[in-house]
Amino acid sequence: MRSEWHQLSHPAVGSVALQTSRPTTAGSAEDEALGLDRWRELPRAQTPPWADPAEVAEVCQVLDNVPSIVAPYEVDELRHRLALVCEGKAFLLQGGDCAETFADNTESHLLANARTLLQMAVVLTYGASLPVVKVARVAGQYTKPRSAATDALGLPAYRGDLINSLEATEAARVADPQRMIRAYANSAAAMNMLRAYLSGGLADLHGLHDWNKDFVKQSPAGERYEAIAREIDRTLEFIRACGMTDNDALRTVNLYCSHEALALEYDRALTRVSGGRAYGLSGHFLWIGERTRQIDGAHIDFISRIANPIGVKLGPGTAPEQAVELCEKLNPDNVPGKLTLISRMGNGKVRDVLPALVEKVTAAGAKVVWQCDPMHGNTHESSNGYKTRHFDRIVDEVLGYFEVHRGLGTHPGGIHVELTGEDVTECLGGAQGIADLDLPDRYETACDPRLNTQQSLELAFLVAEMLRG
Ligand SMILES: O=C[C@H](O)[C@H](O)COP(=O)(O)O
Ligand SMILES: C=C(OP(=O)(O)O)C(=O)O
Repeated sequence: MRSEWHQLSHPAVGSVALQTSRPTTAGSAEDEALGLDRWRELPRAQTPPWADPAEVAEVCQVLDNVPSIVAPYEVDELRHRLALVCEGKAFLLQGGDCAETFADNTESHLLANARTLLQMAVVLTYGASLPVVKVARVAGQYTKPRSAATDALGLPAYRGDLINSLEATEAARVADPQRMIRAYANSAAAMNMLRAYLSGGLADLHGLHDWNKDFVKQSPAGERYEAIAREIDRTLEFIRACGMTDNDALRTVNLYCSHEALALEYDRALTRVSGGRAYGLSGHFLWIGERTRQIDGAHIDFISRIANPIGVKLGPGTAPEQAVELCEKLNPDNVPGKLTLISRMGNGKVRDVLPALVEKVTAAGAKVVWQCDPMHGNTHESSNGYKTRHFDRIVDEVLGYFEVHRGLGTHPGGIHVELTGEDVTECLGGAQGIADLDLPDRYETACDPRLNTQQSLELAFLVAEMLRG
């Protein structure tokens, strides 16, 4: 994932000893002291309908001993970087598939998504002159919370490839614990590939033009991107001409992985204790969704016990007091960078609901990263029956979020979007003017509609303007 993967020191985290984290065995005295299994006794929403608890336990025993997906020092490093976001000195860009699938966990898909995120990051960094912390929804985003237990056909709902299959048959929808092993293997392979490509030149700023895929190049956003890339080329030539040497920062990036901590069995089994602290090593950044953020529930309890930087989604029904309670529970030591509050209000509500939350959390002195997810509050059904989102509403929610934070003097710290590097037709609008009737052309998501590459870039340009403004 980063060229410094084998280095033993980093400016952000100081000296890093090679971690000797050991697998935790559920029930050990250390785990008990850390309360890592307390969640099992608590009310839990969105529990995967596993049929056989013994099989779940067997699978978890396997996962308890495998090499983790990420390392504790990387997790700490991300928390340090997010501290800069918390202080208003950086911006958090998080994005990727709504639901990763085993079938789409291919080299080309992973690279396309990574390139899109990198392109957005360049636009934001260049446009707003702010460092951008890059976090992908990848290598673990295999579970989905659902509004209903059954789908339109009356079949058990698809809950993500880690739990059951998208295939529309009764048998395929049975929750299968063995899928956790496949999710782990796919996540490990994805991280392995991304680390190799990112440290091997994929993220090299000297190759910016290669990130622009053909289907984007001719678009307005693609052309604007090319213009930035040309200016960066000139800057790099200038640096060389002045006799200054390139450094690693121009050739590699840190791209962290994240997913929703929904199937707690999986995230718990990949938790390791290192230096007396528990790390959820199924990903660098884990978040709790809108449907599972009950303050006394299993998900909040589990995530409160790990050292990772974590996030919580806050929908329009969130009371300001609840937001403060979450801060107290999830970040009792008020560590900057530890907690990200991800508002997902919908464009019609963000200007009304978000101010009271920000005011109350700020008045409580809680140090948080404020991030906007403009996707999940803006979903509707198209006239021809597709679950979709309109680009204009997405942009308007981000705009509202910026207005609220600017008005209150807080830092609009980041965005969290569902996107793909493919040329899909899942969200409406954008410069391509995707309309209801275009949706069937390439509607490929396993769950919610994602921005395609052009729409993602367009959004990045607009956000860069908002950040400058
Ligand atoms: O991605 C978020 C949720 O899993 C998703 O929006 C829920 O979708 P549903 O309302 O179709 O179940
Ligand atoms: C399910 C998600 O979001 P939310 O919890 O905000 O609905 C998600 O981000 O995948």
